[in-house]
Amino acid sequence: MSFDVLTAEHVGFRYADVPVLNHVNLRVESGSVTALTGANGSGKSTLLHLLAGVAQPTEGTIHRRPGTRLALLPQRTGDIDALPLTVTECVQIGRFTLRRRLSREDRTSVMKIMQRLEIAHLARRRLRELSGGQRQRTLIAQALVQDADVYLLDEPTAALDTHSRQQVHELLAEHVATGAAAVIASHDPAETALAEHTIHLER
Ligand SMILES: Nc1ncnc2c1ncn2[C@@H]1O[C@H](COP(=O)(O)OP(=O)(O)OP(=O)(O)O)[C@@H](O)[C@H]1O
Repeated sequence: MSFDVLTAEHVGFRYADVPVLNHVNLRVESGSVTALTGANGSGKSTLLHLLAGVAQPTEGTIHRRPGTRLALLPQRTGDIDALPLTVTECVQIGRFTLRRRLSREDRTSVMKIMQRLEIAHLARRRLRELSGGQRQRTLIAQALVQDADVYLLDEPTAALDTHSRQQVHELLAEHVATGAAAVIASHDPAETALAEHTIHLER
């Protein structure tokens, strides 16, 4: 049985005095995929940040089912390149908690997802030494290795070739089959076709 994990009611957001979102309503159900579409600058990234709690709406409310675990793959991640992280360390961040060290299972999950996304051979490379697609697959691995109830993904596969795109979609489908929800901002009709629901933002 599905249930609401995340809802937005009459949500508005403005950067200083510039309104970006107005009266956005959405309901995200467990085990479902929601696509966020709209032209460049229509507010998709902003809405994902609000849903993730990275920013607060200036109007309306966002409700998260208590205990909901969120995983966010942001679109702009340039700051990460400045850190001297290897690919493995970057993916491991997805399993970090403040409570305990990484377990054997965490390490196995990290290894498995790196193999699935074909970045295992890059394990010791620094992020800044990767191609755009390799780097993106590393960040996707960091997001999808998390045991989340909702995956908020900002144009996850925009920089990827067809094969890698398919791998990401397969991984995502596996998460959704076990009851997780996904909200995906995308300009790719093949990707938005994976979703049961589409929220189209007008500028
Ligand atoms: N930090 C910021 N300060 C001021 N304005 C911002 C900021 N970030 C985004 N904006 C503006 O907010 C609007 C929405 O941006 P947002 O990145 O959410 O759009 P988007 O739909 O994700 O675009 P794209 O398809 O290009 O990724 C744009 O007009 C953008 O210029």
